[in-house]
Amino acid sequence: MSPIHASPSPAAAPHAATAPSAPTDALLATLDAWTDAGLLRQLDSAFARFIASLDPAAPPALLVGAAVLARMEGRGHSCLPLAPLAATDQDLLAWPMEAQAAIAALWQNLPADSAAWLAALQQSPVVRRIGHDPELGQPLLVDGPDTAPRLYLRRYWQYERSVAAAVAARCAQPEPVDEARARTWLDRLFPAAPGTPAHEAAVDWQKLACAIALRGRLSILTGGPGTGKTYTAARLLALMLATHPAPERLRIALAAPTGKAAARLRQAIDGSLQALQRSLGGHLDLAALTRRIGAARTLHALLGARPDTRRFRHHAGNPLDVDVVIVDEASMVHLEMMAALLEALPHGARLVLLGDKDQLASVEAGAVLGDLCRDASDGRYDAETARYLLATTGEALPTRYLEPTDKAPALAQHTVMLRESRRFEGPIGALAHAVNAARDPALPARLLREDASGALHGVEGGPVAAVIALALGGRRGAPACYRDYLELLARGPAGKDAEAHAAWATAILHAFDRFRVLCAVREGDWGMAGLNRAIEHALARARLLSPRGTWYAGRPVMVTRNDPALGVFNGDIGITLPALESGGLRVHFLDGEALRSVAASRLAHVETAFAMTVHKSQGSEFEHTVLVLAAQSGNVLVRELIYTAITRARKAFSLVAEREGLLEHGVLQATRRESGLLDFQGT
Ligand SMILES: Nc1ncnc2c1ncn2[C@@H]1O[C@H](COP(=O)(O)OP(=O)(O)OP(=O)(O)O)[C@@H](O)[C@H]1O
Repeated sequence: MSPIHASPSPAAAPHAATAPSAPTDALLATLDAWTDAGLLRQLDSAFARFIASLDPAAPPALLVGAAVLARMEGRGHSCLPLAPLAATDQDLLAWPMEAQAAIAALWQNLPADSAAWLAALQQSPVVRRIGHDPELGQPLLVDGPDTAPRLYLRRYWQYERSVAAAVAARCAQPEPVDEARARTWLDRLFPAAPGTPAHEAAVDWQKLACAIALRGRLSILTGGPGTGKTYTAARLLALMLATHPAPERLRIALAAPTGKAAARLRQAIDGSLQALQRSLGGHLDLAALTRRIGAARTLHALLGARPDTRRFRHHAGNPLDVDVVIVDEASMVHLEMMAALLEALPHGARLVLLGDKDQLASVEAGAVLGDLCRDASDGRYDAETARYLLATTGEALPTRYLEPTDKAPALAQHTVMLRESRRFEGPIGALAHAVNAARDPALPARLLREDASGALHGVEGGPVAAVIALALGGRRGAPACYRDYLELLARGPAGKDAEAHAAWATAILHAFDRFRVLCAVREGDWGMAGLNRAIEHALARARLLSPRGTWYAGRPVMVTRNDPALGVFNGDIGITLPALESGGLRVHFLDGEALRSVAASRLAHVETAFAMTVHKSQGSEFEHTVLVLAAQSGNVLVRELIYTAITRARKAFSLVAEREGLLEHGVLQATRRESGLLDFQGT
């Protein structure tokens, strides 16, 4: 960051009646200086300039508010609350210590509290106060009560309002359920463990989740890794089939934000339905159900993404042709996508969101699943929900999950949190839990230090070469590394025909997926870019790779932009291999077990994927996961990031941190995403 000096305040600039734009010019110059200093992006100061062009008499508060709002949106917030803005709340604004003098100098001449900010903003015709001003296409909006107003960019206000309205409408009235029939099927689908008297059995949240989802046009099923979200979703589909008046017409769609997550969802659902068929015998034809579920698709593909436009083929005027949509990895769904999904759903269709509310939110603005799951842990079920659950499942909700007042939120009646992990136990589970709970911030580092099982390993205080060593050779207790797939690459296909080539490519992709380096940041030696270069270089030195030019056999890549025409989507990971016939290079991708390839030269938007950001790793799991923490991680290093990285590890987790104490520091920082989603009436 270049040094920033407290520039003359705009209000202090001489006010000449003949040059009314002088204070505005001074303020815009200040915002430009902030951009040069790295406090704002070009986009942010340009937005303030745009607002000034629309309203030459814009008060300073409006221009500063516009620039900060644009910056906030870039950091994933959907709005800017005025109270913390007035108080220069550092947790919210996240500006460095060096900038404090400049901030104080500017803020001295801005309104002192949120009421005064509100009054200043309301003077301008470019700001619409919801509930007061008519709709005139204003680019900025203020919503929320006078005591806690929030400033929005028009687009985000519309998304948020439309998601809130759709959620409220979908939760307003439960759908009618034949409770006796539901009970019969739920008892079949979730038989009590033999020999356990009913009153002693722990609450079967999976069974409750199915009952809840059966009566809702929206349901949310949250839980950590391995808590059985997909297992439950498969049983829910069986339940819907069993209780539907015309089961042969039930149309089901599976989707996820990335292709990989979508493929995993389909595989897990298919596997669960097959196992379930064996236990149900002839009671239900689940094979027919499996055949009728379309391929799991990315949300982009489901909604019909079109090149060069934000609009999808499906929307309110051309809704999806479905009765049930199950979306996995819903924590990655950003506000704009959720708004598009809800808009494209037919009125009577059911939406089931599966996800881990504690994972990182989407890169783009919004933390929709986190917001919607605000009450998931507490339950807050009302008496009617408790009665319905008892009738349909035989389970009595423990009182601590009941709302004692008459203020039970409608959304809570449609939300279930799964609390018991079936797969994710042992040292990795304990580490993830310690990070998430954050009760003892030093505990995660201690667990890494003291683990004797080989599942966990931690190096704090560098060097970066420790990451390279793990990538090349793994470690004791965690042998998976990049050598695995490169040895397969060197061996070549077992035969010359297409089948042998496909088997070889598939084995390479699976082997590559056993290991991954995850980074908190993109830039620098400890970031994704530097580590990709260093790992590529080290693999070449070890003669495991021969990188020549941009494209070479063995180069793993991640797609960074959707290209529906090529069938590749943001986040897809592929490996470059010699083509079967032409001798050229093709990038091979796996969708579940289906292999496909694209000529390398046609892929314009990709980056090397030896190291990737934790954000992009969501929806994937690796046998051995290495998390790299850079000292300069800024406010990216938060608890949710560390938790997400740990829960990507199936058998072994390694941490390499540039500096001692980074892990503890990260555990203490929780993400804060401003949004008004739950403040809109009805949610
Ligand atoms: N009630 C249950 N009885 C037996 N096995 C179960 C039960 N619930 C889940 N499992 C098993 O536990 C494992 C994890 O379940 P599942 O994959 O559904 O979890 P998940 O929450 O979807 O995980 P992730 O977040 O990683 O996608 C699976 O092997 C599943 O078959």
